[in-house]
Amino acid sequence: MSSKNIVLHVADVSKRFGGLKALTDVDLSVAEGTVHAIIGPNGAGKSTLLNVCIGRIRPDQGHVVFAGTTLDQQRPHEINQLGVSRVFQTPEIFPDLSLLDNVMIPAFAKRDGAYRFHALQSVESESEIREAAEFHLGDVGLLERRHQLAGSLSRGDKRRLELAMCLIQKPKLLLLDEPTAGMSRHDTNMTIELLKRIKARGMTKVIIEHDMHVVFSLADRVSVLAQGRIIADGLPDEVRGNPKVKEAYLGEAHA
Ligand SMILES: Nc1ncnc2c1ncn2[C@@H]1O[C@H](COP(=O)(O)OP(=O)(O)OP(=O)(O)O)[C@@H](O)[C@H]1O
Repeated sequence: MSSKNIVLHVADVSKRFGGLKALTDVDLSVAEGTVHAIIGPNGAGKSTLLNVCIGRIRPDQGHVVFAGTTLDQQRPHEINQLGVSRVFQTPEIFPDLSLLDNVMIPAFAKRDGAYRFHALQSVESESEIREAAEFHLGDVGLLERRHQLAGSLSRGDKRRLELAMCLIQKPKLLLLDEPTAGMSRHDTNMTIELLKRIKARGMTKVIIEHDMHVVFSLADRVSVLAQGRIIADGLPDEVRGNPKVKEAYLGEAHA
C-alpha cells in the first residue's frame, strides 16, 4: 500500500448469515483520492462488505474506520453525514418526484441530518441547492429531463440519477455497487468518463463491478473477494495475472 492517507480501513471484519460465512477476516485499506475496485464471483460477499461500510450490516467481528472515526456504533445516516455516500444495485430514488427534487433532497439531508424537503433553510440556500442539483444533473447527462418524474426513467437512467443524488452531497468517499449494471455500452462509457471527471475532483471511490472494462478503465487498486475472503490485492495488472484470481473466476464459470 502506498504511503498516502488511508481514508477507509476495514479491519478483520467477519459476518455470518446463519451457517453461511459471508465475510471472513476481511482487511482492506483505501487510500485517499484513489479508485479502489472490489471484484469477485457472484456471492463472494462484495455487497455485504459495502453494507458493512455504510452501517446497514453490523459485522460479527472487526471494525470499519472512516477518516479516523470507528463506525461500529454509527447509524447509516450518521455515516452519511460523516461523508460517505453510496449508489446501490437497485436505485433508491423517489419515483413520484421530479429528477430535480430527487437530487435536491439529499443536499437538505446532508445539511439537516434528515430527509426533510422544506426544512429551516432560507430561500437563498434553497436556490443554491437547486443550482447545485442542476449542475450534477448535467454531470450525469439528465439536466434536460429535470422536470420529468423519476419513476418514468429507464433502469440505467435511474442509476445515473442516483449518482447525481450522491454527488450533490460532496462525499469524501463514494461507494458504488455495480454503477453500470443495466446500462448500454454507450451509457457505460459515459459513466466511465463521468467517474474519471469525479476522480479529477479528488473524491475517493470504492467500486464493486463485474464489468472488467469498467474496472480496468478506472481502478488504481483492485481487491478480489472469493467466498468471503480477500484472495488478492494490488495494482490492476498484478491482480489480472494472479493465478488465484483466475481460478476463482474459472470456478464460477464451471459451477
Ligand atoms: N441478508 C442475508 N441473509 C442471508 N444470506 C445473505 C444475506 N445477504 C447476503 N447473503 C449471502 O451472503 C453471501 C454473499 O452475498 P453478497 O450479496 O454479499 O455477494 P456479492 O459478492 O455481492 O454477490 P453478487 O455479485 O451476486 O451481487 C451470498 O451467499 C448471499 O446469498
